[in-house]
Amino acid sequence: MSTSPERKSYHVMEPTDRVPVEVAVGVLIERDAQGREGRFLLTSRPEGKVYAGHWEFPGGKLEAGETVEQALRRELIEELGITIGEAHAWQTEVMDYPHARVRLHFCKVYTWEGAFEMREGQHMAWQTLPVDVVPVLPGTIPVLQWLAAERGHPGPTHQAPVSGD
Ligand SMILES: Nc1nc2c([nH]c(=O)n2[C@H]2C[C@H](O)[C@@H](COP(=O)(O)OP(=O)(O)OP(=O)(O)O)O2)c(=O)[nH]1
Repeated sequence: MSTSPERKSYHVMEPTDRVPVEVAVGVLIERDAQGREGRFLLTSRPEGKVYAGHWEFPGGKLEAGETVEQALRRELIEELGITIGEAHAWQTEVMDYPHARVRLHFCKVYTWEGAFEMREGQHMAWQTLPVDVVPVLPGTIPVLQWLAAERGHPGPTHQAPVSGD
């Protein structure tokens, strides 16, 4: 009697099989009169969301039919009460979290109108490198590293999370 190797008919789910959720993210940056980039804005994730309390760049998921710039403009009105000027496409990064795979579209923003209002009960902090807010969201770390490379900032970009974060 011949024995055939057991055929595997199931498919093992790999992280890369997950379709990424598209996310628009704004890196709001102050510039001086010479156009040099200075402080940038971080906001904390509100209660009730995954990674609540972690610091990130403001933004959110694209809705059906939206471009990155449209989504970013809508999200920043909804979350911060400001209307942004031009969004300059900068970097894209895919992150795999237990809760989702996301494709982050980071845009630099230099102009906005309106007074900041934390409409989701979050907090905001204008930062330079190294940032002094803790903990930062994992997806924020590459952005800090890109900023450090652009600015020639040596050394750490952020503080390690306190254990338990
Ligand atoms: N806003 C933002 N999200 C980020 C960053 N880095 C990063 O990994 N993410 C992830 C966290 C979330 O999984 C996803 C954004 O989703 P979200 O829950 O904040 O989006 P949203 O405001 O549209 O929320 P909702 O409709 O689900 O309430 O992207 C970042 O710098 N900013």
